[in-house]
Amino acid sequence: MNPFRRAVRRYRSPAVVPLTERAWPGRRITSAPRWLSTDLRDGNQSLVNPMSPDRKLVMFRLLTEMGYREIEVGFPVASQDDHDFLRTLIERDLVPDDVTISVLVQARDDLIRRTVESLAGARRATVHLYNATSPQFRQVVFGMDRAECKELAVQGTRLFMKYADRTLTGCDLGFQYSQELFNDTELDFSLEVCEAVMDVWQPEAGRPIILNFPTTVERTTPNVFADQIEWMGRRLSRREHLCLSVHPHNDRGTGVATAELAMLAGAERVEGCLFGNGERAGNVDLVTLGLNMFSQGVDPGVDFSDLNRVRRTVEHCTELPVHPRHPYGGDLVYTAFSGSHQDAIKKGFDEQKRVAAAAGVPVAETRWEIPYLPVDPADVGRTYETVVRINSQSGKGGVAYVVSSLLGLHLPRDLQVEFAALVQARADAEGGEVAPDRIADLFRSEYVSRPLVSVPLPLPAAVPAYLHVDGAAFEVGAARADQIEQVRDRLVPWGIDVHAVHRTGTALTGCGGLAVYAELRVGDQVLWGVGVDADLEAAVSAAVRSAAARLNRTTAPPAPESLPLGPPRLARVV
Ligand SMILES: CC(=O)SCCNC(=O)CCNC(=O)[C@H](O)C(C)(C)COP(=O)(O)OP(=O)(O)OC[C@H]1O[C@@H](n2cnc3c(N)ncnc32)[C@H](O)[C@@H]1OP(=O)(O)O
Ligand SMILES: CC(C)C(=O)C(=O)O
Repeated sequence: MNPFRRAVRRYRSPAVVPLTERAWPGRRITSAPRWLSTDLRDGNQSLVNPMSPDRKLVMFRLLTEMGYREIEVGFPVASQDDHDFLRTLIERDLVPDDVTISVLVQARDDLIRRTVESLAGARRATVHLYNATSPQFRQVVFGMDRAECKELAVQGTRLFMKYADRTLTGCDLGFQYSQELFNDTELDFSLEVCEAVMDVWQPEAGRPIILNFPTTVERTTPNVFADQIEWMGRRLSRREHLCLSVHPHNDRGTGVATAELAMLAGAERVEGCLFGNGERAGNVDLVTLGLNMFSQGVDPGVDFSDLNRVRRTVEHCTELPVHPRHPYGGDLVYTAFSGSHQDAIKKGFDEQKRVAAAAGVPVAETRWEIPYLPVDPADVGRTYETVVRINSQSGKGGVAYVVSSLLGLHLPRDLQVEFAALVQARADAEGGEVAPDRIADLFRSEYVSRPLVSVPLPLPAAVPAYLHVDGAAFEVGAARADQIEQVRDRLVPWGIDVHAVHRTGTALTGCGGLAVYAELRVGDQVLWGVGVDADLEAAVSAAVRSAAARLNRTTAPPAPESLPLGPPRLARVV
């Protein structure tokens, strides 16, 4: 047997949580939890180069500016840098009034004493005590039975209280207890240890406790963790004085789902890191969690409006790149390369404009319903420039989107088809992406520049032509009938008989005037031309000459009498 397939026997599926009539599957997330950023602790302890105090300060400032109000700033007894950073925050009074810092410590006497001492002078802080409780850790790491493991937590809590009484009298001091490996611990034992810790701390009004439940190493589908949280939440005593917190990791790639299902199951507080930095496959990603809420109309209570800055700062502090596909923040997550996606996005934007105009409100106030884009890039500080990028997988919708964004020209559908074929040929020939400015250049050189110089028309005399001043007949002639007459007259010497004029449309801005699209049909050949001018007549002339010039270029000009002519059509003045 293949060794990999044989190896699967070494792994086990998790035990089922004994929970009936679970409530969480029927709930929705309707408000943000309390967030704790552990970027400076769990995030920091996983880095190749832990952050220096300077970098920690940059990260700390970012977190407070974004709106995080609980920040785990380090493990003060782990390193001089962690200790010094904490002291800097306290001594330079850098912690905003509404922010609570917290520090982590193991349940070891000397470490607890030094941790408490390192908080001297703090106005408000939380000490976060932990010990591992899973059977494996009890047996292999600590060599303890259940009672001894529980005693470690209880004794750690007593020591913390003893040292805090001595050292931190002026501090508004909170207490958090975590069971490392909670998700691998027998639920009845977890409950027993939490109750024993609470018996020591005695939570009451004004003296709450945070009980924090990690998936230290994520091992199960998120529903199992949700069951574990709901099971605990139903049984823990002193519920009104405790905050039920979760600390998901991402080993199976489901940290976000784990946090979200845990919230449904009763978690009131979530610990994580920006962009999912953290041990192994990371802590749960606070950016994704926050913006998942945002995208469902729930205020995350944290500001992601300049996500590029957040990303740059995190990359600077952690020295780790954010993946281009990272939800919400990655370089490519608002970009469609493939044709059908681009087509739908373009139609979505067109519809959005229509809806906004009909309602008489700015586009930014309409409901966000653009295909393939879960949030408006502008809401997180991104631009629309990269929403559509063109390569060999792209189609007419995408090409039209780029032309409209860069040149302000809204191409008629058939012209989109024609130009997209030219772009596709370029992409096939050169491989890779065709950059927007090259698309604009190609468009100009193909349709706009050349026709502006006079070219001989290969058209025979007296060919009937149709001039569509946009598509719909209901406004025929209307306001610009006089100009259309002038156009008609002007075209006669060219051998083009305009005998149908349709007009709708609005004048374009951004392209230097009116845009006219001329569709010239010569036999089975269809050629488009584009003219832009402040003057309608001049624009139409330019469009006609543009199309004719292209006919001139793409085929050797045949003798007029040999041309298999159908009626040339000049399409759309907008
Ligand atoms: C899941 C998490 O993220 S937990 C946080 C983990 N973060 C870190 O460990 C980063 C900071 N840690 C450190 O810098 C160091 O581990 C220190 C300074 C805290 C301690 O260093 P050292 O004293 O050299 O010990 P070391 O790290 O090897 O600790 C292991 C010892 O601590 C014990 N231990 C581990 N965790 C705990 C705990 N939560 N409570 C009590 N004892 C613990 C182990 O059983 C082991 O004991 P032993 O030496 O009797 O076998
Ligand atoms: C200390 C705890 C909260 C932890 O980091 C973990 O178990 O992952």
